[in-house]
Amino acid sequence: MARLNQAPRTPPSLASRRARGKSGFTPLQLLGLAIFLLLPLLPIALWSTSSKLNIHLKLLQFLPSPLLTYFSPRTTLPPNPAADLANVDPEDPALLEACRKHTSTTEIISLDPLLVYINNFTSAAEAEALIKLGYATTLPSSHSSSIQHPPPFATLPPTLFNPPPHSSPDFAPSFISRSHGPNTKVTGRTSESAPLELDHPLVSCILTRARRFMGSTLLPHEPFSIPQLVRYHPTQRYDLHTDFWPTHQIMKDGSGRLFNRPASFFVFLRDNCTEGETYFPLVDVLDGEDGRGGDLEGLFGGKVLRGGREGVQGEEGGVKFRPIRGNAVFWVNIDGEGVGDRRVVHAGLPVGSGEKIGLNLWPRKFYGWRE
Ligand SMILES: O=C(O)CCC(=O)C(=O)O
Ligand SMILES: [Fe+2]
Repeated sequence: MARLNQAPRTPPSLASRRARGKSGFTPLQLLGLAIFLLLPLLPIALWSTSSKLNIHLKLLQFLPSPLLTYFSPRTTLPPNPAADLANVDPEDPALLEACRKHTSTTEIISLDPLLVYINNFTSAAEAEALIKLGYATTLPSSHSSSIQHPPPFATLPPTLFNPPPHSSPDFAPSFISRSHGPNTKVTGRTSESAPLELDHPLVSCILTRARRFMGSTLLPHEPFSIPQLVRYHPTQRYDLHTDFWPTHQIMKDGSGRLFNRPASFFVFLRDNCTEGETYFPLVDVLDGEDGRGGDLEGLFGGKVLRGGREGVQGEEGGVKFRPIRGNAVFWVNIDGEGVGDRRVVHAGLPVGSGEKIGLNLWPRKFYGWRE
């Protein structure tokens, strides 16, 4: 009887044996196995897609900090950003109109010394338009005697990405302005620079933006010096320096007035590079009593990193800022007594691959007259 109640054992049909094939798995089982094996690769695939869209910056803040190390930002080159904005025209009235209405947001990095991160200081279109101006501008002769900037002349070295077709070779090896004597080319600065015309409507719109940011700390009669584009190719860098002079400079107009750079804006205009961060070794953020416990990268969405790269000599502590197009770092160089703050010493770290282009905006303040 018991036997009668048991389901009869039927041999697997020919069809099901065929479906299992030689491996003994059905196609559905094989598919499941493949998904199971490929599952660990999914986050990587998602990550690389999101990094192209910069979504990962937003996602970063939700990651626990131990995981952040596995998602070190920007290890591969994004596509050449000039390509999508190749036709941007610095003279376009619509660009200038948008420039006047532009808004940015800010995040304080450090109160003392004051360092502020500015998101979207320029739009992507403005960034590319300013670069175009750097390639195309020839300094008016009245500016060429300025001690801050050499006149544009050098021939462009071979680049990874071709400059815009209409460009002229206006990037010259970067110089360092000295308190006394002529500008000098030094080995610690291997980037190339190009001045921008102060009177160009786009440049003047960007300077108005910077002036508004400075509010009451820059008086209406205190000007900006000639904005300076700075371009880096692989290995190029700018070693530790301050942007202010240790002694105030004498105006060349015969007035005997003294001036210096009370603050700096460094704006990232092109970011298709690896490394090349702007590094402040003496600015420690979230580094209180209990050591370096704060989740800096998470807090700033991967835009601000801790200094210190394994195996890189001379890079310990502090903060560094990843090149991100349109974003800027603002800091105060000189206190209310006219004394320079050595804590804002900084460097443009060597670019790994690709191209980084930044913009220096330096307000100029007057500090009395020569004795
Ligand atoms: O390239 C950078 O990140 C910083 C450049 C800089 O500090 C400068 O040009 O004075
Ligand atoms: Fe600097």
